[in-house]
Amino acid sequence: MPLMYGAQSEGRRDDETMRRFRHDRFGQFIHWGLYSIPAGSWNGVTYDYAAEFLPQSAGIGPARWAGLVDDFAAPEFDPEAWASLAADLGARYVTVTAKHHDGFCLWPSSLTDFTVAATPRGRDVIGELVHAYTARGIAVHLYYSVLDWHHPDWRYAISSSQDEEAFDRYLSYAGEQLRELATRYPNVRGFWFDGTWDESVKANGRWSWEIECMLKRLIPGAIVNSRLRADEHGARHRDSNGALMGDYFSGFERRLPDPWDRTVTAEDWEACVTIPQNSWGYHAGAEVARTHKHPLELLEQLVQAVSLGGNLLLNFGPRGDGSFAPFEKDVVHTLGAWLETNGACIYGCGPADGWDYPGWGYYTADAETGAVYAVVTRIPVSGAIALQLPERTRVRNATAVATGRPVPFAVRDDRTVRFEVDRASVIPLAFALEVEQRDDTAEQPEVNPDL
Ligand SMILES: C[C@@H]1N[C@@H](c2nc3ccccc3[nH]2)[C@H](O)[C@@H]1O
Repeated sequence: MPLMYGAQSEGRRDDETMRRFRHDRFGQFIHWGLYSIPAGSWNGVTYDYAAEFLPQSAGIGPARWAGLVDDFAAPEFDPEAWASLAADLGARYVTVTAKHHDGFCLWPSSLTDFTVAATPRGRDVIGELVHAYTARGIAVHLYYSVLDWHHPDWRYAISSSQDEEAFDRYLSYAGEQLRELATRYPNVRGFWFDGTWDESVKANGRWSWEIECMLKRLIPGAIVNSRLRADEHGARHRDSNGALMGDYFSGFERRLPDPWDRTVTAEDWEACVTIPQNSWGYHAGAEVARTHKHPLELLEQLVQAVSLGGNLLLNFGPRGDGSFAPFEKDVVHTLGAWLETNGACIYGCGPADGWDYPGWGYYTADAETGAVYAVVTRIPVSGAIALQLPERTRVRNATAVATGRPVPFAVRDDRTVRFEVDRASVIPLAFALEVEQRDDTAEQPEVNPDL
C-alpha cells in the first residue's frame, strides 16, 4: 500500500557507520538517573518491580519525585572510570539514558528546568560521558524516552481537542530536545528511542518520520532504532507493508530470538538484556538477589545473538552515587577476559550460512573472511561434539581460538566431524574451523571411524 510515513529506506544500510555498528556486535546499556537514588524503595517500602518504575510502583507524583534532584550529587561519578569499565567489558559502544520515562534530563537542556543543571554539582553528565567514551574509541548512542511522566502535556491517548493541543505541544518539546541533543553532541553515533507504545505516539507517525529525517540531517549517518517509528496507520517497528523502519529492529527486550530462528538473520537487530531479572535502573535488592544472571549466561546470550546476525546490548545500572555494584564488576571481568582471547568469533561476525543450530552451542562466521567458528556452551556427557557439515564441505583443520593450538577431530562420514572435548574445558569454548568446498568428483573424505 502507498505510505507517506513508512520505512525511509529498503534493506540493510551498507554505509561505514552501519557496517561499524554491525561489526561491533556488543554494546553496554547504561540506565542512570534519579531512580538510581531510591533504588526501588520509598518511605521504607521496597518495591520488587523495576527500579526505574518506582514513581509508578509507589504512586509518587512528579512534584515529589522532582525532590530527588537535590540528592543527585553523584560523588562517585567518574566518566573516565565508566569508559574504562566499558572497555574492560569488551563493549564497542555504549547507549546511555539521556532522558528516561521520568522526564529527568542528564544534560542541561534549555527546554526544561528538570535537568542535571539543577543538581548540587550541575554536571553535564551526557557531555562528560560522550567525551570520555569517544576518547576511548567507544561509540555512543543516546537513549531518549518519548514517554514522559513529568511533562504536563504528556498524554497516553488523545480523546479531546484539548488532549490533541497538549500533546502537540509535548511533541514540539520532544522534537526540540532531540534537535538540542544532536546539536550539542554531534559525534554521537545514534539514538535509541523508547516509550513509544502508547496510542498518542502511534497516532503521530508523521512526527516520528520527521524526527528520523531531522536527526539524520543534523548527524549524517546517524543510526536510529526501530522503536522510534510508527507509520500513518499506527504500525510500529515495521510499516504497514512490513518494511523495517529505522536502521535495526529493536523489539527484543529481555529476550532473544530462538537460537534456531534463522528468519531474524534477514535484518539488522539488537536485543537489550538486564543482569537482574527485571530492573534497568539500580535496584538495591539486586546486590543480594540470587536471581540475577550468571556472567556465563550473559556471555552465551552474546554468542547466540551474533550467531543470528544481531547485536547484544547488556545493561548496567550504576548506583545513585555513580559507582558500580560488585555483581556488575564480576560480569565485566568475566566477559572482558573471555572476549580478550575469543573475540574473533564475536566482533565482525554473524550467522554461518548452511550451518544449522547444533544444540551444544552456536556457529558464527567472520563476515569478511568467511571463517567459521564453533562455540561450545554445553559439553555433552559423551564429551563428543558432532558437527553436521553443510553439503560438500570439508573441515581442513581446527584450532582453539583462545590458544591458537590445533585441535584433533575425527571425520565420521562425509557430513559429520567429531571433536573430543575435555569436560573440564572452560566454556564457552571456541574453535576456528578452516573449511573448504568439496566438488562432487573429489574423493570421499577419509573416514576414521575408530576415533
Ligand atoms: C529498555 C527498557 N525499556 C523500558 C520499559 N518500559 C516499559 C513499559 C512497559 C513494559 C516494558 C517496559 N520497558 C525499561 O525501563 C528500559 O528502559
